[in-house]
Amino acid sequence: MSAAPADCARVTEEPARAGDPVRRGAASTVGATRTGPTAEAAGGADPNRPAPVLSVRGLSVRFLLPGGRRVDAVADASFDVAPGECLALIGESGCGKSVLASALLGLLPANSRTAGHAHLDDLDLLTADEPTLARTVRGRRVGLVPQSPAAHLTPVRTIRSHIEETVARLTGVRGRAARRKAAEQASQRAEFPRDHLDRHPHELSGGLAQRAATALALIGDAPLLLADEPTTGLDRDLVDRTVDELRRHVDDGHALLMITHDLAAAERIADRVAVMYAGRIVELTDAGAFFGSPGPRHPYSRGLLEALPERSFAPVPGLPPELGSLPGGCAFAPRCDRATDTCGALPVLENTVACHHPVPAPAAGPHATRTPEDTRA
Ligand SMILES: Nc1ncnc2c1ncn2[C@@H]1O[C@H](COP(=O)(O)OP(=O)(O)OP(=O)(O)O)[C@@H](O)[C@H]1O
Repeated sequence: MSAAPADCARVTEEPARAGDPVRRGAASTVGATRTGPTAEAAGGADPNRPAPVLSVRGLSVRFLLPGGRRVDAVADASFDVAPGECLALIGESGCGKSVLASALLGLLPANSRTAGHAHLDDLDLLTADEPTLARTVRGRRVGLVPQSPAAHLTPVRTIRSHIEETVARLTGVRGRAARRKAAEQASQRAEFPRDHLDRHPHELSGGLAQRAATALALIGDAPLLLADEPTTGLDRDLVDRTVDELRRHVDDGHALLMITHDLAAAERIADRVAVMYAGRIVELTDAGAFFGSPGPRHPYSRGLLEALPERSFAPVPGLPPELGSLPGGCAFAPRCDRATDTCGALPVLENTVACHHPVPAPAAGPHATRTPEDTRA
């Protein structure tokens, strides 16, 4: 996710109407040709889950480029994150994960247009003004572990200074000694070594900068934590410890939206998984079902899991499409061995998967009913 440069402007247009996936644009096609209810938007969510902290509906982000070109980086994304829950957002590089996070925090550049809704409790993050986002959202209501932590740290200030300033700004801790103690506690929590607190950002390894960013993100005790690749640059042992600390944070009742390439980390921490491909959420399901049984239903999700070293280690064949020139219909079809002519129509996320030919779920028992789709196994 990019930093929030001082000159970064955000353009958010009037709220979308039902059935209108775009706020502005001649072709009215942010979000492409067809939108439909997601499981959550359609009311398919578990009624026993607590009310979401974050509720995203039909979120689309388009970048307008010179020469009239455009890039639909996020298209019609809908999901919830509830207190005490971690949703892992996974997908190949460039599929739109960080743009989605930037949209939620009002950190998109001026050449972007958004559509849809993203409610943080009762506040629509897409229409909130910059002073509200700066004063009450970023840090206070949403903690952020940014993708490139070093870029978010001020080069001339030590890590201690960053942490103490954040403690002073976001907590009621007053007095130098108390602030110093709170800062050391915050750094310990993210396993940032105490004897590195007086170092400057450029003196830190990527892993240490990552730990400093996690320490800073947890200080405000925000109800929602948005962590964009929080384990990048950490060795496996520290990945596990960081993930366990984030999980404790979730178990304390916070909501976590974690963007990650690291499926092992996602498996360790997530309650639910959203898989993104070419700007769209193509699967949204329970982590237990995804990593265990029945496994992913979308052929792309299945390919991501199969690419893990402990599985077949075979990458998904082909390359992701350019978001500026997506094929019509299912964007994964050119790479998919299950594709048919039907895939020329855009599949809608229904139940847990947006696919015309999802991978069949294994039969639950000797009398389990098989759908016609299951016979394609
Ligand atoms: N300012 C911009 N102008 C035009 N296109 C942009 C801009 N920022 C991002 N994009 C496009 O949005 C796409 C999605 O980028 P994003 O950073 O969200 O990917 P990602 O899934 O987070 O990848 P990674 O895991 O590598 O960070 C990129 O492929 C890029 O083409």
